[in-house]
Amino acid sequence: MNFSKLQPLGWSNYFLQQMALTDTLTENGPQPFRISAIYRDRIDAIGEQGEQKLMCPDHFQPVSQHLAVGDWVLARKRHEHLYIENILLAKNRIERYSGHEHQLIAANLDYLWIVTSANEDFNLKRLQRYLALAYEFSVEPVVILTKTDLGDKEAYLKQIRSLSISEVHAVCAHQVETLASLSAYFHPGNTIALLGSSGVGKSTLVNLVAKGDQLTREIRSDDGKGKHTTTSRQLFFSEQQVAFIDTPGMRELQLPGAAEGIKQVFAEIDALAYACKFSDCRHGEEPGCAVQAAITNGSLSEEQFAGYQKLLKEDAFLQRRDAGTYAMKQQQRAFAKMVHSHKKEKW
Ligand SMILES: Nc1nc2c(ncn2[C@@H]2O[C@H](COP(=O)(O)OP(=O)(O)OP(=O)(O)O)[C@@H](O)[C@H]2O)c(=O)[nH]1
Ligand SMILES: [Zn+2]
Repeated sequence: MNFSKLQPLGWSNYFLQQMALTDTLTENGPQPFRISAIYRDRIDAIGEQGEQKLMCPDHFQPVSQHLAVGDWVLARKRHEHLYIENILLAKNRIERYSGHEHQLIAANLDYLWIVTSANEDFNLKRLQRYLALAYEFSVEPVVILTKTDLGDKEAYLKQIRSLSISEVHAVCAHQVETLASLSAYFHPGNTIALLGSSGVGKSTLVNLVAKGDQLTREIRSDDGKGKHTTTSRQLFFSEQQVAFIDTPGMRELQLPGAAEGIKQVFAEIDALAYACKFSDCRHGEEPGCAVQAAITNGSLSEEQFAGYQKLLKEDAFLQRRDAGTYAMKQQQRAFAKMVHSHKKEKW
């Protein structure tokens, strides 16, 4: 195996350490692949030899709950087909709650580009949800305001800056110079996933900044472009050796148990709560509530507080509803967070 060939695909020591030493030394052992697309009846991945189709055994079904685009797997050849044997523990994975199940969106990310447009589709509350998702799953969020030719850019930026986020960019597809600052994220081996509502301009953006290779176009034409089968999310590598994951637009995002992430989005309220008289203060009628005091003196808006409570309430409801799987997920996330603190250790 020539592992250095895998580095531009996002491979690192973190994954190598998960392989048995014997497997790393033989030619017949399982080989690492990065999942690039998941369809109902097919899984595509990229490995040392380029693109391959992988077969997924029954114990990893349904695929959408076991495997995410961006995951690293080990697969072994048997009777002409490559079978997935192991899914390597991801550095991070983002998921959402959809209908009645947790659905994996993408794995092993360095940045989450949260894309939102400067027109009537703009929605600060939705943005807060996306941010909570990024924080919850330990992925660095970057907010990108698109279509600045269509609206009052400064007014939207002002709203975005009210959130606890430092990485914000405003771009327009018709003015390429506005895209230049995004190249700061293009380190070889990095992975960037784009998330945002349908039509905000994710695909347009990716096509402009990532000098895409042939692979992308093939994958896109394959699923009839745009009208995605719901389980598919595609990863491709740009000329800059950056992996991009363009997710299909979502009408709404339901958070999959993300209380920690929500608290980070509303860091201001969370900080105030430390000053409440009671440590379990619910910030209602209790005496000595610092949050209510801040609302009274005007330093915290009632609307902001209501948004915070609404998200936490929804989150608690979902947690109660699937208490069992939730506990397991929390363990996995705690582990991913620990890993995250060592994340910058690449090769
Ligand atoms: N005016 C203007 N239109 C834009 C800009 N960027 C993208 N668009 C248009 O917005 C529409 C939607 O863009 P897409 O890139 O397909 O949006 P998307 O987010 O990938 O949509 P989904 O694939 O449905 O998730 C297209 O008609 C684009 O031409 C921009 O900066 N300004
Ligand atoms: Zn309080």
